[in-house]
Amino acid sequence: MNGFSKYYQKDRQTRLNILVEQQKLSSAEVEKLAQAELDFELGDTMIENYLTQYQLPEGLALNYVIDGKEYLIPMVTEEPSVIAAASHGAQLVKKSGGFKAQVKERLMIGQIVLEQVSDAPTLAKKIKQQQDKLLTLANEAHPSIVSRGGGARELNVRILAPDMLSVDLVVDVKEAMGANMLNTMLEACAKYLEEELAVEVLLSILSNYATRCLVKVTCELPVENLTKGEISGAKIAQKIASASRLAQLDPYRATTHNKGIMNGIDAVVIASGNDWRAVEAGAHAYAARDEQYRGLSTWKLKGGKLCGELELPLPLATVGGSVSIVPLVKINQRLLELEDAKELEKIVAAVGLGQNLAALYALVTDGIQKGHMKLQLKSLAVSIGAKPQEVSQVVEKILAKKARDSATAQQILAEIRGNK
Ligand SMILES: CC(C)(COP(=O)([O-])OP(=O)([O-])OC[C@H]1O[C@@H](n2cnc3c(N)ncnc32)[C@H](O)[C@@H]1OP(=O)([O-])[O-])[C@@H](O)C(=O)NCCC(=O)NCCSC(=O)C[C@@](C)(O)CC(=O)[O-]
Ligand SMILES: NC(=O)C1=CN([C@@H]2O[C@H](COP(=O)(O)OP(=O)(O)OC[C@H]3O[C@@H](n4cnc5c(N)ncnc54)[C@H](OP(=O)(O)O)[C@@H]3O)[C@@H](O)[C@H]2O)C=CC1
Repeated sequence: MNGFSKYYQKDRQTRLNILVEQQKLSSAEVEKLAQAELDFELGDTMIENYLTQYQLPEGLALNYVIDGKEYLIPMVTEEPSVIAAASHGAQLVKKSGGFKAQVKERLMIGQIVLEQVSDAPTLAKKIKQQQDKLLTLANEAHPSIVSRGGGARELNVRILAPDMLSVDLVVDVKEAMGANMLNTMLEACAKYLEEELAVEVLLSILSNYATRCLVKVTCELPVENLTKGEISGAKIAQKIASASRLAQLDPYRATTHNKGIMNGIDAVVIASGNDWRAVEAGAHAYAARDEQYRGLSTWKLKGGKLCGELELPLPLATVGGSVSIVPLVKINQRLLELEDAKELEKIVAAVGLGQNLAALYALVTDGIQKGHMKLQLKSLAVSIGAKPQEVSQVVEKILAKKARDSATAQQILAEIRGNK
């Protein structure tokens, strides 16, 4: 595109000017972009071709009791009703004693993939025999993680095809997510393999399928705690268990079920400064681990209790990446009263399960529209130009009319303004 050559080498003001010169935006629009900025130096250091800082709202989820500790949980999301639902799910669980969470190990896996292999089983054996040497090389490539008590722990070889194998390095990354440190270690080992064994390296990179970094969260709710008005808790529990079964049977439903879980997970992952694409990729791969994509959580009825369970990979960090540089992340860590990355994983998983419970509870009782749309209507009111002081009036009138389209909303706004 004309005018955008070496855009990244220009300063920010020049980049903005080019948008006006090329008639992509008006001066007023460019001014708005610049005004949205909070911290030029931070933004310009974090990404490339920087223009401004795009903002998302942050709110607090309440009622989370995990292993006996109550948390205030910052969530960053653009979607109405997510935080209300997260708090609602957690409230139901809190009444029944809270969530229990478990992190068995916190190891990351990286791959060196070899191609054009002629005798894969023999090569796999040869590489496995060099495990100690390769672990030492990996640790020498990133010695600071060893002094922090972490480092390379295992080396495994998987034959992917007769001519392709994956050398998997398993690393204790301590409080980091570990992508960069692992990639450094992998490239050092790959170089050694190329030189010593004359193999053809295809690529070396961390795997986002973090199956050695799993967190499990559970909860048990006596069915009577689920009662809603005239509908018995037993009936609601039975329907939630059926909805869970459905998400194990049908990938169309499983995807939506998991989207509901990720509503909560992503929001806390973003608030904690972590890489949500990594978490999303790992979570969905885990959902398909036994060759059919399934719901990540299950809800089962056992002895008068509704028992929920969610297990997924959550490679989260309390240091490194943007965690260490975004000031709001530090504040969010303080709100969470966070001790370490394992605790963060437990919190995020609990929010996933709480969020899921609230969505299923709504789906099998009132339906999603009642609670969700009530909160979504605020966005509709803003989108048709309602001022902050007009929003609640517009929402009330839309609810009364039971017509949720923008034309009706505009008509209502005009009526409100006409009445003044
Ligand atoms: C929206 C609610 C919570 C209303 O539910 P309700 O029963 O009307 O709520 P309530 O007035 O009885 O309040 C219960 C608790 O919810 C919280 N709460 C209630 N309202 C608010 C609010 N305004 N702001 C903050 N928190 C709120 C709050 O903790 C409150 O307790 P209290 O403090 O009053 O003792 C409920 O209908 C719900 O949980 N719905 C699910 C909404 C949802 O999942 N939204 C995500 C978007 S839909 C989607 O993307 C996913 C989905 C649904 O497709 C996934 C799937 O299919 O599985
Ligand atoms: N496929 C993927 O998901 C990929 C992701 N990424 C990105 O990589 C980033 C994450 O990589 P990561 O290596 O974690 O981040 P960093 O490169 O920021 O490294 C983390 C650093 O934090 C320091 N540190 C301080 N205290 C501790 C502690 N207690 N435990 C561990 N480390 C500590 C260490 O450096 P020192 O010891 O020297 O102080 C460590 O190297 C994210 O931004 C991610 O988006 C990058 C490539 C691929």
